[in-house]
Amino acid sequence: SNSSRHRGNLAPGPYPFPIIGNIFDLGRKPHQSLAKLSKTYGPLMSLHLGSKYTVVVTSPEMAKEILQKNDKVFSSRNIHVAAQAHDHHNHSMGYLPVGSQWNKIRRLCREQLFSIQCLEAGQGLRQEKLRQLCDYVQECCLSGQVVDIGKAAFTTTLNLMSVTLVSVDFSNYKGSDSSNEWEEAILGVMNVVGIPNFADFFPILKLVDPQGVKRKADKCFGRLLEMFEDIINQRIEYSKNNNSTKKKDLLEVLLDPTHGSEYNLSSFEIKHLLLDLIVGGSDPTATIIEWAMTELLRNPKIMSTAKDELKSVLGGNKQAKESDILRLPYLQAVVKETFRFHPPGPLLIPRSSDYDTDIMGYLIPKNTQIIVNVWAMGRDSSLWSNPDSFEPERFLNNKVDFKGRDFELIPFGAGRRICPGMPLTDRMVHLVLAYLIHNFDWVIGKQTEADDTGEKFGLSLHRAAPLKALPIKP
Ligand code: HEM
Repeated sequence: SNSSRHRGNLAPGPYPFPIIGNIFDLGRKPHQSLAKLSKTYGPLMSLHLGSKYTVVVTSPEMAKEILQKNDKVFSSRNIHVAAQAHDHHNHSMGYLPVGSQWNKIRRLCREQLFSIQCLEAGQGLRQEKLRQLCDYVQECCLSGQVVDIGKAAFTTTLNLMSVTLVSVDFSNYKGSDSSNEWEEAILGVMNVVGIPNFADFFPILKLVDPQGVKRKADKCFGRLLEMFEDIINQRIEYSKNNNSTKKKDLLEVLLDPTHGSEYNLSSFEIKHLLLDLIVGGSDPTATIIEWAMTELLRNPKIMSTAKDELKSVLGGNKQAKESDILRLPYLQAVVKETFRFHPPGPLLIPRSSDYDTDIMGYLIPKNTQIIVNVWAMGRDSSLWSNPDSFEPERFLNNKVDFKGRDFELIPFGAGRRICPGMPLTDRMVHLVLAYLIHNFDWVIGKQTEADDTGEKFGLSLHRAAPLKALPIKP
């Protein structure tokens, strides 16, 4: 509230211009501009983004205060305009406040998707999806065609998700972007959620919608939700006629009157859940694979160390099994180092404070937007030696992991709202990388291609130019 602002001592920050606040400080790469600003103002920094009071967190200590010690206050999401399309924020696991509905959906995902039993049971499916990636890369290898690594990884993870959820492949390796209705609808939602929207910072603009974000969001969310609704209706019809042959996917569990009633989700809620899982899962997983390959191609010595390890552990087997991952510590270190250096969500997903709180002597008022700059923490020289170079070795003989306990490395967030998909991503990323590294030598047209580590800010932090490389048989 306003009166509390006068009482308390707000965190330091740049001087806000009237009305506009610090919005122009953000620029096109907000994670980088914010990293620079917090060097001046410290690990808990105030920004007035239009009328949206925002606190930016840039140290492991502060992140722990916010995401763990005071997680009762800071577990709500900041609700932006695009997320309100079709009332999504009121039904979505990603946006609902912590409470009974959010708990119910999180529990459902924990029990029916990400439990150890579910993950073990899903291994065969992941091997099958990996085989489809293999076929595609083999074919490119034989015909001398480059592979767009991010795109191929996106197809793999998207299909894995879509088959797990509804038993349909949403993507194919060869189709052009526009030929695929699902991909187009999913990318549409991803883009509209990723655009920084001025109306989020100036409530008065919500009606004007100057960039048309609200209009676009209504259209894109509407289309994707409708496509899920069709799938749900088709399944209900199918089940009526095929009582005995049940599909083995999440949708079946949710619609099964004996099982589903435990969670009791309406088909309205189911389509919002499917949207969250599909949109939230595929892109960041593909992004981390693309960045890992980028760094391996830029650092031939690291690539050859990774290849040697795979050769000794997998030998003549082309595909790794999930039980092999434990025996691949160097590959694990490559993945951790990629999460440090290129976190797909550089600013996590903003939270919001539920009431006024004191953090290390500073007042954080109710409804403050909370941003955690994990990108900046990953490049902080007081936390990491040589933070600007890619050195997986730093994670050998070192217990630091990205599971939410070590606050210097939290690409999946932390606390009760940590990314629920982390255990699945963990398996996928190692399997796909192991396959790509173990079976091919990769050649890029120009060395500059791999060295181009320019970033594009959006829902995930992508390479500005996609990584394309030619697979050849070693
Ligand atoms: C490299 C891969 C991924 C990264 C870096 C990532 C990152 C994140 C982050 C930073 C958050 C916010 C956590 C917080 O507020 O503390 C989040 C939430 C979420 N993620 Fe992920 N994620 C990944 C993969 C996945 C996958 C595979 C799925 C689904 C299968 C998924 C589904 C979700 C959902 C539904 C939420 C919202 C949870 C909530 O608000 O309660 N993510 N993710």
